Amino acid sequence: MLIAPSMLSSDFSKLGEETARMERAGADWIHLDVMDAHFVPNLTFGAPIVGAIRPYTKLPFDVHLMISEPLRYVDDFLKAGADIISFHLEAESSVHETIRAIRAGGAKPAVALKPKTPVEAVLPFLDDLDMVLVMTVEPGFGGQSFMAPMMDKVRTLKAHGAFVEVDGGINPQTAVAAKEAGVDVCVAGTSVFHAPDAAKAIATLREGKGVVL
Ligand SMILES: O=C(CO)[C@H](O)[C@H](O)COP(=O)(O)O
Ligand SMILES: [Fe+2]
Repeated sequence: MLIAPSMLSSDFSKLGEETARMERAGADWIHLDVMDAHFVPNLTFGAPIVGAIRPYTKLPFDVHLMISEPLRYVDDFLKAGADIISFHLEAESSVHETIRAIRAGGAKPAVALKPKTPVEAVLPFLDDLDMVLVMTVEPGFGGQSFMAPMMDKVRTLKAHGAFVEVDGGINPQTAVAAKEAGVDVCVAGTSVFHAPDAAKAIATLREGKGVVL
């Protein structure tokens, strides 16, 4: 599995350095959670911050848009250096138009699903997508508990040949369930940034074999 540390759990006073630290620790992608205090009840950062930390690493930027009107801001995130852009199926923008705008700008489009959204809702778009992001917590905050029933969605998506990322509550134990379900990319905030050794935490997640508690 690829591991994408979520900067939501990093020290925001030194985002650049924290990004470089994740690259040194063996991260595959950098996950950036954009929240607008409207689509979700929390507010984080926008494209100017993403652009400011872009020079600190060569790793792909995996931008997770938790905003009501993703299409309106796609160009800003493309200019800021996003490589993969996930937007929510439950947002207000046209799914087809948003996918088109992301791809036209040279990035990879992905659709994210909230826990209550049935997996069937994304199936009509799979041919146009590079990835599906299955939320394993309610979007909005880090540090929540993993929802194991979401692995049924992952299994359905894998049966359809999709590339699947999971986000929320991933730790060495829950990564075992993710790996068993066939997940391709795990996002992890708390379990990587709060670990005494980030490199060890990332390696353990990637292996998906858990740890003896
Ligand atoms: O999208 C998110 C929240 O909406 C975050 O990416 C996610 O919560 C990661 O944090 P943690 O690993 O601590 O659950
Ligand atoms: Fe996220």
